[in-house]
Amino acid sequence: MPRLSVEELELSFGGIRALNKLSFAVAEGELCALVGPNGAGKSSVFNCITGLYRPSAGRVVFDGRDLLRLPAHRVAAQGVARTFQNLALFPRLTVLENVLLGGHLNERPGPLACALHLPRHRRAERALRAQADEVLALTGLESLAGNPASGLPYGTLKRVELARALMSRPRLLLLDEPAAGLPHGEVGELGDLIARIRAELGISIVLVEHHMGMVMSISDKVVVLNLGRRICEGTPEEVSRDPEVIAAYLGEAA
Ligand SMILES: Nc1ncnc2c1ncn2[C@@H]1O[C@H](COP(=O)(O)OP(=O)(O)OP(=O)(O)O)[C@@H](O)[C@H]1O
Repeated sequence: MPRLSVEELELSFGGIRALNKLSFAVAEGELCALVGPNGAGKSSVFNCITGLYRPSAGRVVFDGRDLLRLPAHRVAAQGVARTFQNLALFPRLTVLENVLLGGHLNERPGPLACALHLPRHRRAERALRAQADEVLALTGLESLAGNPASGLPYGTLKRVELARALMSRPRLLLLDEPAAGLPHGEVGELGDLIARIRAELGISIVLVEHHMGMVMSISDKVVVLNLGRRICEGTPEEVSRDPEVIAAYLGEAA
């Protein structure tokens, strides 16, 4: 059984068919890239998986459960984490504090235990801190833990966002154009980090990315969309040889 199965999704905005019977699957521990020209429907797929958009037909099955039956706020609790194209960090908080914010979902001892500083609350805090230390080490941010987020370089903030997403211990990580806006020289480093996260944590990743160098070097599988339809799926080598993919990308900066 695949970890994530997107089945025949249909989504329209007025006369625009954003998703047209779109299907693809992601196995456990697989890194699947979703690529396609602007307006192909990539963000719409993420918005359907996370419950922000409601497709008119189709299913999104994650570990056997249909996510479309859940309200958006319950999707994350199933083990789905997402990063956004635009950074959503708190500039005045430190790197560690920003990262810790991603963890409260799993470790919730209840308001009374928190207010009274009961042992259960202290244990939960210690576990969360230990987890944050692990995540900071994995993302290479240990030495910056005490720095305020404001003023850190953009590439570092992208890593903080990634670290925060990992704090919920997701089984599925959705990355929305993580390399957008990065200086060219830092794209390879970010790609290495994403590949390391997949290898060390064994989580499934769906990567939406225009930077084809990164996509081709770290993905197991590439799903190519155009006008809401899947036009090709295969290994990076297979899709890069496909005539329909080449036609869809003609004139696109790849
Ligand atoms: N909230 C919305 N309201 C109206 N139209 C929308 C909305 N969201 C997406 N669309 C339309 O749906 C289509 C798919 O858009 P989507 O943002 O999913 O594409 P994309 O592949 O993520 O593009 P990009 O690479 O530019 O981010 C486009 O025609 C877009 O204009």
